[in-house]
Amino acid sequence: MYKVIVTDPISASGLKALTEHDAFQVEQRVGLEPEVLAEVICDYDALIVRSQTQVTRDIIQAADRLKVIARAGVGVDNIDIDAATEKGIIVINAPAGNTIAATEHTLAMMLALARNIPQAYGSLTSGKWERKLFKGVELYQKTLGVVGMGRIGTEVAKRAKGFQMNILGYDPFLTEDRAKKLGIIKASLDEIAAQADFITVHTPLTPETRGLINAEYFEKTKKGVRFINCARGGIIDEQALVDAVNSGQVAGAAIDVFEHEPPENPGLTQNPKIIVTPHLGASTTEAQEKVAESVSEEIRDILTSGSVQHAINLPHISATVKQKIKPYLTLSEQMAELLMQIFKKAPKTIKINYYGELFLEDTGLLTRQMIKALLSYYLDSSINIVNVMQVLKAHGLSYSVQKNAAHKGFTNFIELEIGNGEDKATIACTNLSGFGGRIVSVNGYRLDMEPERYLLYIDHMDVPGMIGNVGSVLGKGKINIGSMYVGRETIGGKAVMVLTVDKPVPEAIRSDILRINDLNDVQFAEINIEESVD
Ligand SMILES: NC(=O)C1=CN([C@@H]2O[C@H](COP(=O)(O)OP(=O)(O)OC[C@H]3O[C@@H](n4cnc5c(N)ncnc54)[C@H](O)[C@@H]3O)[C@@H](O)[C@H]2O)C=CC1
Ligand SMILES: O=C(O)CCC(=O)C(=O)O
Repeated sequence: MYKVIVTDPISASGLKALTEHDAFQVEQRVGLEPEVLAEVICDYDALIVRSQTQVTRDIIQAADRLKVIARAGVGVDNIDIDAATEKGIIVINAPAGNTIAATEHTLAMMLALARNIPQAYGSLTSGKWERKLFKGVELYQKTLGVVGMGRIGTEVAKRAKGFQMNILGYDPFLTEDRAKKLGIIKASLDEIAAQADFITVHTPLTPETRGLINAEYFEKTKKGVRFINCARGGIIDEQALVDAVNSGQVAGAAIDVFEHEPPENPGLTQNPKIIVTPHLGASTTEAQEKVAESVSEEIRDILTSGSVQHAINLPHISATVKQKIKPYLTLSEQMAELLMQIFKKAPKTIKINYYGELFLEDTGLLTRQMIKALLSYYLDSSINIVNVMQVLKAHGLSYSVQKNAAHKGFTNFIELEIGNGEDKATIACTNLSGFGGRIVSVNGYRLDMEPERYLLYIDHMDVPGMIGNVGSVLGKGKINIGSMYVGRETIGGKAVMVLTVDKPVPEAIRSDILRINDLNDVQFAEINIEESVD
């Protein structure tokens, strides 16, 4: 039974994928104090939050059973991603579920700001009739600067065009071509400052975007510009905004998100020219249903089949790429497990070569699978594909990946080499269409081996009677041989034999095999034959 804890208000109907699944038990414990969450988190496999719960390093360190932290929304700045990654916990979000809600809120804020609607409402409901005081401005033919042309920025731009605004878009990833297709103008931040009547920000909060709009920027803007922030508090420097509004440089602002929530700056929240909402961008029935559905379906898939779609701390791999690399996911891991059990020394260097059609693919997941298998041999079993690169770095190890379009005799071919400065070992695999995965070379010897759970790797000289001698020792030990693969350098030269056996080979039998004349080394290996990540 997987236990899931929900600590922020989440649409109950959106959680059906978990609440109606026999393998899951969902507990809604909204508003837990951080110390209490840190105490109870060790009982859960998954945690679902919105933006209120701060998922700190302390909480994550106490989360020994946790496999997934899910953000029912976009921004993950309330989650310590580094701490989660180090602990091997996948962090996911629901990137698209609240796009429309946040877009519409931005437009609502822009219109309310232009027409002083909140101020007028407050005045009228307090018994006044102040028509002159609340004269507004039109959006028609005004210039809107959109900073951050991702999902929400793009949708805002499309809708603002409906008001016949001229749109300037700034985003490091915005191309001329895309801007043209959207009917907007690609601009720099300074061009937006010089031309825009309204500026709306839609970036994540990162070290680069914190204070992106600051006192210096306000000096460059047109006098009387209006700002909207429905993205993240801190992208616009709050105190600098208050000062710019008070000086008249900025005519007004509409703010949904704050550096601290609830906000602590009365200059911002009680300013007649600044309208505010309490982080309502995503608060629609539809958006909350969609984000809850998205994260609960993904938690179900991750925990039951290992399939991940919206991980923040894993490389993104599209469904098409996943399909192409799927035959290699388990195979590459098995090959790395076998190599470590043959090499039996901590690797200092790791080289991975991808050949053939894999040249064109995103092989990041395969690389992680192999490195995870190599490191797990010596390090503890908490290494997984989420934290593997951190563990590698923490041990001062590095790896290199090369890709080559050459086919090496197979449509696709993966070669793994590990070394410790003195010795090295290599292994390679391919997937034969219709026949499945094969290990096709070990330490340079050609083989055609189907991976099996129990294996014996024997390094020997190619002399008559070798196979019989090994077979007879195994026979005496009542160990059945399933199949045998032999590769040799030259007739009578060095050779390797890999046997698949039906059960583990005890150390005593391994020692007996080692006593056979002309036999250099023998290693027993056990590899995982379960399908790994889907
Ligand atoms: N108020 C609310 O309730 C909600 C707020 N949000 C917030 O809205 C923001 C945008 O969300 P999405 O559009 O879904 O994200 P997104 O990831 O689709 O788009 C963000 C865009 O910002 C761009 N960007 C990053 N650094 C930049 C920089 N220095 N200058 C200019 N552009 C930069 C990226 O290239 C990307 O295109 C996020 O901060 C998210 O957390 C999202 C939903 C609801
Ligand atoms: O869950 C919420 O209400 C906040 C949504 C949000 O800010 C986000 O998705 O980034």
